[in-house]
Amino acid sequence: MAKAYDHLFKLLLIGDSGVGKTCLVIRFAEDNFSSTYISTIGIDFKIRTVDIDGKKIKLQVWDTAGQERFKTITTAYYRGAVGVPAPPDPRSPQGIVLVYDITDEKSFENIQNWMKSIKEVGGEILGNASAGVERLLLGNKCDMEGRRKVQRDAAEKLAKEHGIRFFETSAKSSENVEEVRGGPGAGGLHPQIWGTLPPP
Ligand SMILES: Nc1nc2c(ncn2[C@@H]2O[C@H](COP(=O)(O)OP(=O)(O)OP(=O)(O)O)[C@@H](O)[C@H]2O)c(=O)[nH]1
Repeated sequence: MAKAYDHLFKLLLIGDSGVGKTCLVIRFAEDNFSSTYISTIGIDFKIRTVDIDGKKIKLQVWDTAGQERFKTITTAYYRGAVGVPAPPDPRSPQGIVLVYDITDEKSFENIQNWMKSIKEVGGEILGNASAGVERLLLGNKCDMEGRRKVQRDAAEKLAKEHGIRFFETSAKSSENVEEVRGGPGAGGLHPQIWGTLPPP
């Protein structure tokens, strides 16, 4: 039987409750948006297969609950998955996307805590924070410019300090969603997908 895909690429989205992680996952996977808010319970995932250079790349996007009461479940998930050295363990997310809401200062302050929790979990396993795991910082809901509380340069500074890339996105208007998914050179996720592909 023909293989359904050539490569599997896993992404894990973390961030406070309500910042738009589920909406981003739906936008990535189904190119759709809903304004109804149903809080994620525990963990959920969506799959999308993209075609890059004739290769089928299966993107498995894991959406975690931001609510504190689910923290044990979500942490337990990436405890078993973060920091597995290359070649990546099949359970390992190869990318962690940290999401905050540009209209919610607290969600931005908490990014530091989310970063810390990745480090703690990764550190326990490897002694090295996020080895083998690519991270990306997203400031979501950038369609709500009038209600902005988090300035772009503050987020750029934070991303620089942690050596990770940063985008402002909108799951609602799709702004920068393609850039995040982007092609080679776009600075988004695909370069890592490209990085996992064997040379032609
Ligand atoms: N204006 C605007 N609203 C958004 C955007 N993304 C999400 N929302 C809204 O924000 C609310 C929360 O979105 P979710 O995607 O469910 O948030 P979440 O981060 O998955 O929340 P938890 O599951 O509780 O962790 C919903 O009402 C969405 O419609 C966006 O880019 N722009």
